[in-house]
Amino acid sequence: MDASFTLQRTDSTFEEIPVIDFQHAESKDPALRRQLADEIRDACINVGFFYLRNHGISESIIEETVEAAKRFFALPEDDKMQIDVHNSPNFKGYTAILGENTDPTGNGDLHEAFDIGWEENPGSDNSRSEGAKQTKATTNAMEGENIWPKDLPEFKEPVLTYYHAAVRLGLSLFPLFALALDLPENFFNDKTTKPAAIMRLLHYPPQPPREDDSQIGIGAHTDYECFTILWQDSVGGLEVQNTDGKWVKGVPIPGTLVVNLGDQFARWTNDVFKSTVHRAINKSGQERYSIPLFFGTDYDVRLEPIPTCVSDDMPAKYEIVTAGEYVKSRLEATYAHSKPVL
Ligand SMILES: O=C(O)CCC(=O)C(=O)O
Ligand SMILES: [Fe+2]
Repeated sequence: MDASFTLQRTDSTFEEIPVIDFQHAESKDPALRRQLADEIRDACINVGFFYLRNHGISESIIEETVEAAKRFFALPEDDKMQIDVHNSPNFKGYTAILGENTDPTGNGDLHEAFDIGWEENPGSDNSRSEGAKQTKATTNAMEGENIWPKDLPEFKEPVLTYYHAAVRLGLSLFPLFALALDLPENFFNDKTTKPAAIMRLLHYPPQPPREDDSQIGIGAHTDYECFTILWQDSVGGLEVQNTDGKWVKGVPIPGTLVVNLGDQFARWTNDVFKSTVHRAINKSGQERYSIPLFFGTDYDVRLEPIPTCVSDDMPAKYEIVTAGEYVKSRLEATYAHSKPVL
């Protein structure tokens, strides 16, 4: 690594979201890993989004989780409100339709959600990586117990199985992000020993085809963490804003997951990596389901600008913050508008 080398920001725009094949992610051949990291770097600098093919999560695990999500959202509203996220000290549980307003200029989001964080999976097949096996939750404001719906069979097990598969995938992305940033591959290892990985099951009912976009599936926003791993069904609705302000469709591509960068990474990389604005609008006439997993670092990691992303020409833009405190403050702001009045 050339210590004087710095990466550059770009304000180039894009018309498409690249598709990246993850097959060689853990190859023994450093040249193949390097090649993959170069593709990831291009996507991170220019787009902030990419599709991942050959991501390693089996279709059957995904299907069982989606079926579980459908059963949960089909419960009577009163049952779901028993586990209202507003009664949780750490953002776990159920968010009703219009319970969030992701874009402050909007009038509430047309989705409902169920949120979980780290929890051991007793039924796991232990196919997780060494890193993930050692990954343990500690207690801080972002963690603590998940709140599961009562009397809903075959829910927790598939949901936790997918969660752990997605966490494993997330951990395997970090060495490639490190290479993409011209850092040693293990740069993030000691910063992701108990990462804050929050997963949401999302349900977007079809919305009426009206002109007014003040109430849509999820309003225009950026994500808060390092990156998000998003599964979406075949219905479509995700849109990603390019540098010209145009909405580029994140069309569902079978067999892929979407990865997008969030604000933790943008801050950490001094905006070399893009945290790109996106939204979802479901005008398909069908129910839409998606599952984002938001992957942050350990709570106490200080987001000091990464050395390859700072130079005399490109001085550090952001105040140094702690990763966990940063996400917590963003989540508090998101839920504040809908806090039940006591
Ligand atoms: O459902 C989608 O396609 C996007 C969801 C999303 O952007 C989010 O939950 O942050
Ligand atoms: Fe998002």
